[in-house]
Amino acid sequence: MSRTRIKICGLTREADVDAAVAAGADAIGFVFYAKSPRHVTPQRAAELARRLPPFVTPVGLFVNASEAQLAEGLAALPNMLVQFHGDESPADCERPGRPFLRAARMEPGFDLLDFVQQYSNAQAILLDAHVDGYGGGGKVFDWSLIPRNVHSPVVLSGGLHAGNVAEGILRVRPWAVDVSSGVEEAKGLKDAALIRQFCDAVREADARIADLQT
Ligand SMILES: O=C(O)c1ccccc1N[C@@H]1O[C@H](COP(=O)(O)O)[C@@H](O)[C@H]1O
Repeated sequence: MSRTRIKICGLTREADVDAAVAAGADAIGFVFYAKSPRHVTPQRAAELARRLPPFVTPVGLFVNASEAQLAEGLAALPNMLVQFHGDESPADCERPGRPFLRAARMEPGFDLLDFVQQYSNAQAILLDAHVDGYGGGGKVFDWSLIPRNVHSPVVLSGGLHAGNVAEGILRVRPWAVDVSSGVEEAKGLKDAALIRQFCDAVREADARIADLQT
């Protein structure tokens, strides 16, 4: 049975990291964007990441960071995957020489196939709604904007929660899903029950896909 990977983003507290791991998250995200209510310092992220067991990946989210900010984050978390969520060019994303995800801000008229070609060195393209503040807005975009022939692993995000993630997986068949607002009690504060329900809904969608394939 194929498994949709799960990233829980915007963690700021030990208990939330533990809840994500216990629910079966594959990756957890730390937001290094000062304007975000979920912002953590690299030192705080490193402290939180020490709780992760093997095979759960820390992801560092950056928005138009300076080279110094990027270097500080990368030094604090040497094994992290980088998520570029701003206006970074392909060269900006490739310069640090680290595996990276590139966020695409989906809206009508956006040429995703061209974007995927430009960022061909990304490990995956993360699809998010086009929102003010770059992301974390809890807004779902129109999934019919995603062309069928995207030749890159896709991470579906933007306004996902336990009530809509299964439909997103069945329609888009992404490599992974990413959630922040949909598992929160308040911005930056996760809710363990919502995380658990989200992960369970992903597993149920995977089981439905397996049924469809037999
Ligand atoms: O979480 C934030 O505050 C944030 C700020 C700037 C850019 C991206 C951000 N979060 C990412 O946005 C998407 C969608 O989040 P949501 O589930 O709709 O709240 C997700 O990839 C977060 O990692």
